[in-house]
Parts: sequence; structure tokens; C-alpha cells
Amino acid sequence: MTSRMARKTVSVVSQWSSRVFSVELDGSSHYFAIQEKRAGGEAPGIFRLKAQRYERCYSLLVCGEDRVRTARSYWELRDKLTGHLSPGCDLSPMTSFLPNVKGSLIRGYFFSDNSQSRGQTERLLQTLTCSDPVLVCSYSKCEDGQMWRQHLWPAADTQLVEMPTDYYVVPSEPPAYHPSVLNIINSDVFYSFEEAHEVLEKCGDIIPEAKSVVELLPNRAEARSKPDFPVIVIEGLDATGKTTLTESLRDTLGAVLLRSPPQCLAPWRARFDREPPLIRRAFYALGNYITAEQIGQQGMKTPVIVDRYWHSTAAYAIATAVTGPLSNLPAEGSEVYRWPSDLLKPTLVVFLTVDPEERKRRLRNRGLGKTAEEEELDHNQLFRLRVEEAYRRIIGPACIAVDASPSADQVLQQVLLLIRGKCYL
Ligand SMILES: Nc1nc2c(ncn2[C@@H]2O[C@H](COP(=O)(O)OP(=O)(O)OP(=O)(O)O)[C@@H](O)[C@H]2O)c(=O)[nH]1
Ligand SMILES: Nc1ncnc2c1ncn2[C@@H]1O[C@H](COP(=O)(O)OP(=O)(O)O)[C@@H](O)[C@H]1O
Repeated sequence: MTSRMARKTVSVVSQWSSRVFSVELDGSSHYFAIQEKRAGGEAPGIFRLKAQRYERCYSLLVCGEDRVRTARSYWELRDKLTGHLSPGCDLSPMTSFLPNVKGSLIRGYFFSDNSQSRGQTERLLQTLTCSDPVLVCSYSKCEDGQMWRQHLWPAADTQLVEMPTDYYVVPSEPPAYHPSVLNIINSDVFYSFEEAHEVLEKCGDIIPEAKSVVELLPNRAEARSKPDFPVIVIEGLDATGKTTLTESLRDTLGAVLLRSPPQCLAPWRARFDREPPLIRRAFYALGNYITAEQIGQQGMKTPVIVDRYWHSTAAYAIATAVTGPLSNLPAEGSEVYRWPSDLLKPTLVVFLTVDPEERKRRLRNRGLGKTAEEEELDHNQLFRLRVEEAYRRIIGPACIAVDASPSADQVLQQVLLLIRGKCYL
């Protein structure tokens, strides 16, 4: 680690005693803080859970100045740990944040070492080199077995890191919001063309395909005049009937059918789907801006139907960043649900809803593959509920839910009524 990185480390750790830490285990978040003086009382939840089986736990927090490299390092760290940790070590996502300080979230992993030889884990930790500094800490039970202490591992060449290495671990109250909310804006969800464009520009030297995507982008989000014809967006989870309905609307209304991400990005979509959220969501956000350009052009000549657009991008990003129950989502009216001021607004957004069992039936009949995210929708009910609720909370425009359980023709007639009522078509 260079001295510059060490200074960064010092700056992170120097705020350490005011930071809160969260560890996710079995769908629950366990919060703790640290302090230099021993305090009475019981150990934080995550440590009580570990106390019976482990003598030692570890955490790795990825903190760097370049957020693209830090996001990549966090992503790569998971593969390194899962590839080298002794079998049975349980790895849990971990974050560290300053309550109410946007952008203060640092991501990492917490794990307990169940290997016979502690040396194997410690050698792994020593060798973990990421393009960004990884703050390595170990946690050990105090002599009385009640309290736990956190030890900071100064990386080999960071003589500059002059700080006390031992802190006592104490319980912390859950924050008023999910920690990820601190970093959602322009990290998980992008609210301007410039913000998303900046991320893809920065990726150029680590992801060559990013340059090809950037070349396809408009110079900036053109402040176009409102299209003369209605723009109808059809949204919904996979297999709710969007493709069927959008194609029928195109034929019935003599409209143009567009999609987001647009066809021109198809060659790189799978590539960016493998990237960490910061990069992946920037890719999808820019896809919306390219589609907006196409809507602006076509909408001067004919009605436009769009298969997915901003709602899909924001809903999946928010529901992925904020884990756990629905109550963890940012409250209705939160700024995370607002429409980007520089993104073309449609006339109407229809959100198709289908009973989960009917949707699974349709998925089976459709027979097409599913994204990893769609797989997650199927076996993680909480994730699906968060995605659906995020769709509903997005405003500017909000979506109008339509029950897509009836036959394809009945759904078409119902949506046509909506369109004619709203767009006078
Ligand atoms: N279109 C779109 N898809 C996204 C976005 N973010 C994540 N995804 C993922 O991509 C899947 C949609 O892939 P598409 O090929 O657009 O979906 P589709 O062609 O409408 O067909 P379905 O998968 O049945 O919805 C979603 O279910 C998410 O898993 C986004 O911003 N736009
Ligand atoms: N209203 C409907 N009733 C019954 N099956 C439908 C209906 N709409 C679509 N389907 C079928 O469900 C499957 C998924 O539909 P599709 O239009 O591909 O959904 P999406 O584009 O949302 O993934 C397809 O096999 C399609 O024929």
C-alpha cells in the first residue's frame, strides 16, 4: 500500500470511533460500534452468534479514492475470499458508515475462521492485495469471554498509520435507514447523464468495451422539445406479458416499438451485467438516455411504445442495494424515487402485475433464459417485493398498475382504454 493510500486509510480509520458497522447474517443486519475504553454489557449480536463457535473473526473493508476501482476491488475481493478461505468459513457482507453522512459507506466482508490453523487465514489476509487499500481487522474475545476487541492490521509498509490498534466492540442501535441509502444516489441509481457518463468514461482503462459504449452516447442529454405523439412505457417483472402487450400495441396503434437498453447496446449487455452495481447501473442508465434520443426522434412522427425504461433501472438498483424487509426501503417521497431532470419523461407508464404463481407458469411456457437478477426474483420473495414496491414509489411520472392476469387480448383492451383516456389517441 503506498503512503498516499495509507493516508487515505488513516483518514478513514481516524473517524473510526464515530462509525457504525453492519454485518448481514441470515437476512438480518447486526450493528456494532467500537470504542477505546472497555464498557460493560453484552457483546453485539453478531459476536454473540459467533462466540460459541469461534475464537476469532475478521473483517475486510475496501476503501479507495477512485470509486470505480474501489467498486471493482470489492467485487474481486468476494471471488478471492470465496476461492481461498478454508471450507466452512462463513462470509457475510459488511459495511461501515458514518450515520447521516452521504457517501460515507464503505463495503467489505466479515468472516469467522474455522480453520484448524489460524496461520492459513492470516497468510491469506496478508497477501490480499487489491488495487485499493483493504482495511483488515481481526476481532478476538477478551479474557473474560464477554467482550470482543478489534485489532487493526497495519499493512506491511504503512509506518504512517500511527493509531491505537485495539478498540472494544460495543452494540449499536440500528440506524433510522438502511446504510446503503447513504450511497444510492449516483452510485446505485444515476440521476443525470453526466454522472453515469463519468463512470463509464473512468472504466475505459479497465473495461475496454466501455469505450465502445461511450462512443454510442449522445454528447449530452439533449434538452429536446416534448414529442408531438404519446410515449407509452410498459413495465413489469419478467414474464408479466410486456413483450406480448408492446407488440400488440405497436400493431394496434401503428406505433414504433423501442426497448431499453436499446438494441445498439446488446453486444455489451452481458459484459456489463457481470460488473459491480456502480458500473452496471451506469450502463443501464446510459441505455435509457440513448433510448430517450430515439423516443425524441420517433415521437415527432408517431406514437412510441417502450418496453422498460427508467422504472426498471431505478427499481432493480434500489431493491438490490437495500437488502432485507420492505421497511428498509427509503420512505415514499424520498429523493431516490424522483425522475432524472434530464431524462425524457413519457406520457404514461403502465406497470403489469401478475400473481407470482401465474408469472412462474408464464415463465415456464416462455422457456427463455433468465438473468441472474430474474433468478433472484424467483427464489427471493423479499427481493421481488422490494422491486415491486420500488416501482410503485417512483414518481415523475408514477406508473399505473394494471392486472395482467386476464387474457392477452383483455389486457390489451384495458391498456388501450387507459391510453385513450390519458393520451386522447
Ligand atoms: N431493461 C432493463 N433490464 C434491467 C435493468 N436493470 C436490470 N435489468 C435486468 O434485466 C432484466 C430485463 O431484461 P430484458 O431483456 O430487458 O427483459 P425483457 O426482454 O423485457 O424480458 P423479461 O426478462 O421477461 O422482462 C430484468 O429482469 C433485470 O433482471 C434496466 O435498467 N433495464
Ligand atoms: N395475458 C396473458 N395471459 C397468458 N399468457 C400470457 C399473457 N401475456 C403473455 N403471456 C405469455 O407469457 C409468457 C411471457 O410473456 P412475455 O410477453 O414474453 O412477457 P415479458 O416480456 O414481460 O417477459 C409468454 O409465453 C406469453 O405468450
